[in-house]
Amino acid sequence: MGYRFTDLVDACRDDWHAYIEHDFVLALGRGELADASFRHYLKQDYLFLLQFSRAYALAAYKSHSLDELRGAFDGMKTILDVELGLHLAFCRDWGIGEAELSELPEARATLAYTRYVLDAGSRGDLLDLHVALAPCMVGYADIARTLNARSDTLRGADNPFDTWIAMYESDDFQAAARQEQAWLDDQLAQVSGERFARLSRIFADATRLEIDFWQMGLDLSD
Ligand SMILES: Cc1ncc(CN)c(N)n1
Repeated sequence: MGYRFTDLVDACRDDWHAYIEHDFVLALGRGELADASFRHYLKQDYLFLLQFSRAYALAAYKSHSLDELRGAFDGMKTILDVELGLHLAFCRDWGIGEAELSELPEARATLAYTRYVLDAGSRGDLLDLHVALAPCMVGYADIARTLNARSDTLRGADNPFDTWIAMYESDDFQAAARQEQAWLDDQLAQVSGERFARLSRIFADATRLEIDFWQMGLDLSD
């Protein structure tokens, strides 16, 4: 039987929901998230994205075809050109420059998640790596759509986090997530039940680490 990306989600449905509809996300959608939580999250996310760029470089290294190389390049480009731009703009408004950001210590949640993904990718093949990366890219695209579908989400200038939602609902980000999901659908169609079970473990672990990342923002933990 051929598997699909949605089978990975179905295999850890409760954790996926806890990630997509985490209290941090819902409070951000209502515009009610504490400023300190958003700042802590965003600064750590800057450090997170630097490590995830390295993971896409690893994906390029593990590629076997021009298409796979382009996929890795596109993933890294989305991080460097789309996401990090917004993070730097927020930090600039708070009076925090790139030099200060690069000196920040990584919180334990940042270390755990990013190093887990790099390890899963180093140990395994390109599919293991992409499965570890999927909650990040596909998950945030899902979060933006979920927020927009909720009646308690506040959009526009009255929500201080509106530009954050706007970035993840943007055509560029949604297209990158669709491309990632389509690649995973193609690959998963060919794997055995045993391989799928191992991949499901990686996907569920990365999803749990996403939950911890939101919680780190809420708790201001380091
Ligand atoms: C922790 C985390 N996960 C996912 C994303 C979306 N690339 C992000 N910016 N940060």
